[in-house]
Amino acid sequence: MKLTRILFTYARRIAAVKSKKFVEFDPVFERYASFNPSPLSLEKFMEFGGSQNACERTSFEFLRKELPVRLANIMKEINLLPDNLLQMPSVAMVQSWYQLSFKEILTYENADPDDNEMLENFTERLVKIRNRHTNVVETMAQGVIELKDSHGIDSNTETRIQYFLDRFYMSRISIRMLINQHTLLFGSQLAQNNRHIGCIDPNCAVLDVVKDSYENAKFLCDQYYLNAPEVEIKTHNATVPDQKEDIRMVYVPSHLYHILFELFKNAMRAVVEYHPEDMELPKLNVGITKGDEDVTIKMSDQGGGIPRSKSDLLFHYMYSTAPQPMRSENGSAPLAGYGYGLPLSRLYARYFHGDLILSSVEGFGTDAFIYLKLFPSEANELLPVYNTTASRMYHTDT
Ligand SMILES: O=C(O)CCCOc1c(F)cc(-c2c(C(=O)NCc3ccc(C(=O)O)cc3)noc2-c2cc(Cl)c(O)cc2O)cc1F
Repeated sequence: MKLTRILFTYARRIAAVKSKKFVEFDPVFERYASFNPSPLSLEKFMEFGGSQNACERTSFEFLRKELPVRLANIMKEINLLPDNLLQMPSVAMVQSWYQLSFKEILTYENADPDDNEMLENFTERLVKIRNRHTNVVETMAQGVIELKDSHGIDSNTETRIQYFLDRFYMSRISIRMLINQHTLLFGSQLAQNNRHIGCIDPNCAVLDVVKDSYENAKFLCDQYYLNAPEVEIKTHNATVPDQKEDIRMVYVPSHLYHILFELFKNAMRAVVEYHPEDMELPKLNVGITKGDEDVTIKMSDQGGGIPRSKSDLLFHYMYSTAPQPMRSENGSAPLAGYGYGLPLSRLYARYFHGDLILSSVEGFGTDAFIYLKLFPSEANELLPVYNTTASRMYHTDT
């Protein structure tokens, strides 16, 4: 019996190496993949970095376990992708980046947390890992295009790829959040805004981020279409109606900016293309409301809307009504990219248990709602967990 088991395991290892899943049968990898990721709330992130002498040792001891757990959990799902996708050069490259980064972090598994030189080296290693993974989104998108061009993608495969990419990019957002917090708090970079805790602004002025993202989207729109809609922004503090102060909350400004910039680009594109002859375009309306639980940002446009039958497609990777992006004669970039903007924006909104919802009226225009958790204690990371339910999603022939 023992010999049979040895031969079987050996055969599985050979098969795994051939299918580039060799890391799958590494007992250390399996151990880390067996742990569930530990979600942190914005409140917890602030505790990590809030005290005057934020504790680098505590952060290191958390990350040297949590980062390989999160990497291993999503690597288990990468390993479950269809072989013809895994064999695409770009996907194989992304998989190799994850395997290398997983192994590099494991070298700190038994390091001495009181060794300051080691702590410095760990932070530098995190920067190198973050840089290695900079182009993961584009590279995965290229891998899907390679599969579409070489094998075609049926609806069943598309559904699995959509399921995987939502989880894969959410995992990536969370891993980069952990790395950014540690490197900003303890790295050698110049101290950023001293009010911020890492990339978190404890008093994020929502109106400022709305204005900033609008101006930048308008600049691109003007460049490409030589026209852009104006905007009217209203704020409403439902908890303290007479309060004239800005609506502020604990949030990651760069995440909110990413969401708003994408929505403004889409709204502007729809309005300009729906009113091709009008120099006077209907303005965009933005409402910022602070309630008892939520901060809600509503963006309304009169861009003609999109049929209900098509609106879900906007959240599909690689869907876009725009032809593949081309630069105009003056080299200005189109507002439309490869269609990843909206699905990624929804992931950023959902990352701290918020959401992004579209409500379109065909023939008139579209309302986009960004829901954010007001209380940092409720703004918990939403993390994909590798388990039998997830695994089944990659096997069912629906
Ligand atoms: O490619 C990228 O990266 C950006 C990807 C995204 O590119 C789009 C884009 F910016 C704007 C629209 C669009 C249209 C449209 O285009 N309506 C015309 C049509 C009518 C019928 C059909 C149809 O039958 O299929 C499709 C479109 N109407 O409302 C919106 C609209 C969409 C969003 Cl997400 C938003 O926040 C605000 C909006 O006003 C669609 C996009 F897809």
